[in-house]
Amino acid sequence: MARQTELDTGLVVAAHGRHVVVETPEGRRIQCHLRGKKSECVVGDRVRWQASGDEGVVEHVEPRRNLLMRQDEWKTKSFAANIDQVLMLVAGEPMFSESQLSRALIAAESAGIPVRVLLNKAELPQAEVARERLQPYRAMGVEVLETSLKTSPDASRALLTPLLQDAATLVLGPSGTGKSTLVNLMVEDAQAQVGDISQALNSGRHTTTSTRWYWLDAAARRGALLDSPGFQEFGLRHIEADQLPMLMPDLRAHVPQCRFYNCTHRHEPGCGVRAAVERGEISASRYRIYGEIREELERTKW
Ligand SMILES: Nc1nc2c(ncn2[C@@H]2O[C@H](COP(=O)(O)OP(=O)(O)OP(=O)(O)O)[C@@H](O)[C@H]2O)c(=O)[nH]1
Ligand SMILES: [Zn+2]
Repeated sequence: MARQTELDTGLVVAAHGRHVVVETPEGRRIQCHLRGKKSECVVGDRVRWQASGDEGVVEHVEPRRNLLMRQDEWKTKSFAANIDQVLMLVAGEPMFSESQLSRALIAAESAGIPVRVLLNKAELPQAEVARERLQPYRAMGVEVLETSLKTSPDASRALLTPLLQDAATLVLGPSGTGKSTLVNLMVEDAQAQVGDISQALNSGRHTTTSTRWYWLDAAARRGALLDSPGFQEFGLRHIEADQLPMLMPDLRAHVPQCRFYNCTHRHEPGCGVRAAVERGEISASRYRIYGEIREELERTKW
């Protein structure tokens, strides 16, 4: 293996199994293969690589600042590494799932990544119900922004630009909430940037199945949106059941009141969390979601 100092540096802007697209500091995009069976690359990774003909080989993945992932019974999926924030898109039409929102928040909390929630399609009457469902999240300190990306693009851009321009932001959200609309609004040459990735991979066929990196300002290579594919399941099997309450700020606030240090907050007497649910300080739906996830995490792992 070449000494690391002799290798080129690069940023992973797309990853498909053993194939990744690495962007050089000059902005060139090159298809690379991974060295060794064990190595794994995700979008956002900083790597050292070596040219090999028209392509390259990733020799080394730099240590990650963070990694956002989900893990269900059968597979582990990494969304991205080294990100500054998550922007979670939700809407009233289709109505977002509180369970999915909570899971994304828990995964991000466990990875140490801040999250902002964006309620899009705010002009629709259905947004009112979504707004109400988001109230417990606002109350526990989650910042919730509102946009109408399609009907008020200029106002949306003005709101989002200062929040996005200097950060690497991973966009999450269910299908149909406006992720593509967001990318097309904020990234001038989004189609060209996708084209570069497809060209580097010699095919367009994978490009919708994994996270993609878009520079907000491709010339300055400043600020990026990472568009992730929609997902059905958001498994949290990588999280320890005992840690779960500590990753839910509304529950965490009441844990010190529990009589038992190892309280599971389900049936123990003198539970501060359940008392808070009864007083209405923790929403019933959040407590139900906690129970569902906890049960999932305690089920035998295969
Ligand atoms: N009413 C309304 N519709 C919007 C708004 N933003 C986006 N849409 C529409 O919602 C639909 C879904 O938007 P997309 O941007 O394709 O959503 P997506 O999240 O990328 O969905 P997938 O491509 O399925 O993952 C499109 O028909 C958009 O035109 C909005 O602010 N208000
Ligand atoms: Zn308790």
